[in-house]
Amino acid sequence: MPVIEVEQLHKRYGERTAVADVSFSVEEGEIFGILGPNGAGKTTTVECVSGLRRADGGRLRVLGLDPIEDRARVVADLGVQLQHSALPPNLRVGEALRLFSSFYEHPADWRELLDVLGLGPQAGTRFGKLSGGQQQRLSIALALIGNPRVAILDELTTGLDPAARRDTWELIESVRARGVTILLVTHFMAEAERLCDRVAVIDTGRVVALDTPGELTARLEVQQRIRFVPSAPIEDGLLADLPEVESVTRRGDEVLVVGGADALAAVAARLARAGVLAHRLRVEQPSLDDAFLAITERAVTERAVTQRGENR
Ligand SMILES: Nc1ncnc2c1ncn2[C@@H]1O[C@H](COP(=O)(O)OP(=O)(O)OP(=O)(O)O)[C@@H](O)[C@H]1O
Repeated sequence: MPVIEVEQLHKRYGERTAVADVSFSVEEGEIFGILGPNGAGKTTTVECVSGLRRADGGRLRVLGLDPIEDRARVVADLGVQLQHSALPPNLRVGEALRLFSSFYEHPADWRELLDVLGLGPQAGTRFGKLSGGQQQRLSIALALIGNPRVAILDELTTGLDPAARRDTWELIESVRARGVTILLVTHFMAEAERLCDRVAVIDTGRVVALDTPGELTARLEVQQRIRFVPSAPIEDGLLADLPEVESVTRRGDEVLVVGGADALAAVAARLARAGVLAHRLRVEQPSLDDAFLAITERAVTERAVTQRGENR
């Protein structure tokens, strides 16, 4: 049974549709990412999943339970870290964790959690005196204090410097290693590529792609770009007539070959047969960034075409 099930979720704020039609499911032990441009409906989606907002349509289940109707049972197993967690500035770190742990029947050991999160020395520090990164870590600690089976993390590393971001990623991996299923909203492709087993790309309230980060990039029509300096002069035609190659251009000594996913193997084989070495070889592969842009741009174009059709 999936741990989180979202079927045709729909949510409006007055006249504005924030989530038009979102469906996905998250399996036990997965880190599932939700990616999308600003205002796509990501936060609204996870707020509905966590029972903080009532959906206007669709079906939601967390561990088989309705997040609103079965709220008391759901919160016992669900940890939520939201984008703007605010605590009273005078509350000390240790006090906050002790207070939050009292809400749960089987809380985690908050002192151990502080150490794991590198906040041990800050136990006596007031919330208002913590740095942005420390506040973020505290909000993660609060999401994990109830020993949840499922954690929802919204914009986990926004505002963190690269080193703190990497530390947080390691922390999330260790949380998952303990068997916690994680739903993660993120703006960072590198974060999704590093952490997520699968990713749903949401755009204007709809899922426009759902796959592993690797498959999302592999499906892309973005081409491989291969650059090298040949050890001996070669004719453009040597590579240009390969079916995998689209174009061959030169800048000074350097040759740039653009082609499909199999271009590198074909170029390497042809050069080897000609007895030519490829010096300073570089291959630019499409990244999840490229995939994200291609997917969301495609969604915008398709919507414009549909709307034009509807307006006729
Ligand atoms: N409380 C609210 N009242 C009215 N409209 C809202 C409210 N919260 C969000 N919206 C609107 O709903 C849409 C979806 O917002 P949401 O915050 O879910 O998107 P998001 O993908 O999380 O965006 P971001 O990446 O900027 O956080 C946006 O157009 C937003 O302006």
